[in-house]
Amino acid sequence: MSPEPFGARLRRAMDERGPLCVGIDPHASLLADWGLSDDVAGLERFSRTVVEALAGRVAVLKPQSAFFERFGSRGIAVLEKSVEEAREAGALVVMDAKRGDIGSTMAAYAETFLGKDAPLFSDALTVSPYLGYGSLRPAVELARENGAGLFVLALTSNPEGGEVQHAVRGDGRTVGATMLAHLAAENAAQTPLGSFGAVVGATLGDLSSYDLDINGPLLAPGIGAQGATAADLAGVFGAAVRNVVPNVSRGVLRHGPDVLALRESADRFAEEIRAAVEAA
Ligand SMILES: O=c1ccn([C@@H]2O[C@H](COP(=O)(O)O)[C@@H](O)[C@H]2O)c(=O)[nH]1
Repeated sequence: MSPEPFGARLRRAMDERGPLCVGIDPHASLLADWGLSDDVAGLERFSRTVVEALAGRVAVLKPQSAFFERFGSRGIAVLEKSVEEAREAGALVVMDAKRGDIGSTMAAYAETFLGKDAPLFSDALTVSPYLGYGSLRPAVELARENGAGLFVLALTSNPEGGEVQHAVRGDGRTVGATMLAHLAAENAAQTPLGSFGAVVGATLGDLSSYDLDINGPLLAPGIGAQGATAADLAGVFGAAVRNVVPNVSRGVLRHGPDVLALRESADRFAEEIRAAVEAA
């Protein structure tokens, strides 16, 4: 029997738990604020605490791979364990590794994060399409096969992204709009939600010139530390707001290491997001 697609699993999780995605971003400064050492033991304690606090509560956890990779193989081992424990506790895991390469190498990245028996198997992976959307094909195919998903960087939350993503192509469309169109094609006829999402920053203001109706999830980083708020979501995403998965990392994590304080912070963001979506 083929596995249930990521889009269907995500829709259910969003309906049951609300759409909030909390990042697991063990910045060196956060480890220090939490009274932890900037080493593998500190990394492990940090990740364990976030998983214990939130994996049974929020729809999605998003480990930022860079903060684990910086400790080498032992950091990757912590990442593997965090993914496994988060999934066991009921959260969907979006691995934020932003991989992108020529197709033959992309196939190996896909095996790493989306291969059925891979130690880092995640429910979805962030990918960069800037070697050409077609270079992502091996990841799209493996994700489909294994009931996983992708989040493609379309309109990123950082101010530098616009020089690439807002650039206008020969056909008059922007690069970002072209990525959204590829995703809409990928998700055509998928119910209740396609598995191929876009990363679209919550920081970007009015996006009404973009067609965000891709029948897939829109992962929206930028709330909290980058300055966007839950109240901005309706203005940024318009009618697509129902498919938005808002991400907050430092905005929640700064309340650790106390498990209850982390939960209270996530609950506050979740409530603000619920109210904003309902009012839209
Ligand atoms: O456009 C993007 C894509 C990914 N990110 C990632 O999301 C989190 C945001 O962290 P905050 O602490 O809430 O700012 C982080 O892991 C980024 O690498 C993004 O911010 N923007």
